[in-house]
Amino acid sequence: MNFTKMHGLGNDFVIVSGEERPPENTPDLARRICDRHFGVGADGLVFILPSESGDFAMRIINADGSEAEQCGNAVRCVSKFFYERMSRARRELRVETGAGLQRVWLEPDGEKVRRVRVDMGRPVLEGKAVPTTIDAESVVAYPVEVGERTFSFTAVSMGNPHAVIPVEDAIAFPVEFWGPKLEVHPLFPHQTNVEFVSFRSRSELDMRVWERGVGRTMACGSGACASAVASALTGRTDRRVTVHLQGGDLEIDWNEKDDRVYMTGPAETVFEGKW
Ligand SMILES: N[C@@H](CCC[C@H](N)C(=O)O)C(=O)O
Repeated sequence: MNFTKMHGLGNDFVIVSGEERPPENTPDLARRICDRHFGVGADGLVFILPSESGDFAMRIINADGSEAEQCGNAVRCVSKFFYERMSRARRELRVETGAGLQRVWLEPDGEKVRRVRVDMGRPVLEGKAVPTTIDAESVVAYPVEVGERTFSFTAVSMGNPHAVIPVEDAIAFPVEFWGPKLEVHPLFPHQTNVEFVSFRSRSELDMRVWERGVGRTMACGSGACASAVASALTGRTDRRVTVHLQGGDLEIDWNEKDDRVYMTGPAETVFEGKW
């Protein structure tokens, strides 16, 4: 199986194209290929597949073999791959994902795409829809108890679930200690991605992430969008922000007119291989 290793701000993927559908043993394949000691090493295995409604479809399998509905960083990577390797016909694409049809705008520099803008859709705030076990129109600054600590979280779905938690200093926060406990907390029936955020100003925030089905990663595109929405909802930031992640920055715009969240950031190819 030929593959391409790509990343968006250090959130790295093994990208496979040319198949009609993912193979039968996909969860096991994802676990083996993503293993950083015995495999290629990646946060996820991503398939570029044929689509009837879009230019192509994307499916993302987390490193633990579970499938996710959405992955902002992978959407930027597969869009770059499609333009550079499959068709240069258009700079605006439609990508079918588990979160629906996503519009993508490519910013090529000569033959290479450096930056990609993605329409990440409207955030879902309704408690049961995120999903959480909380029956409320929105779950904003809600308490969650873990061990001896109570955090305040805002639940946002960007197609996949996120719990955004403001902390004193996101960069110094012990993500590996609290992240796994929150990921599987009974408040989240499909588990959750967890974002810890702190604020530099009304237009800049730091975010560290514990991803569902993966663990600590260097960046999370959907998590950056969820963090921007939660921070605006709680009055900490404006709707247009720069999110500083461990692997670099994303520009997020929660558009007032259409209620959609637009994410802009880089995508990079690392190497080609055969599994
Ligand atoms: N890194 C991603 C999100 C990948 C999926 C996530 N682990 C989940 O299970 O929802 C991003 O960039 O959005």
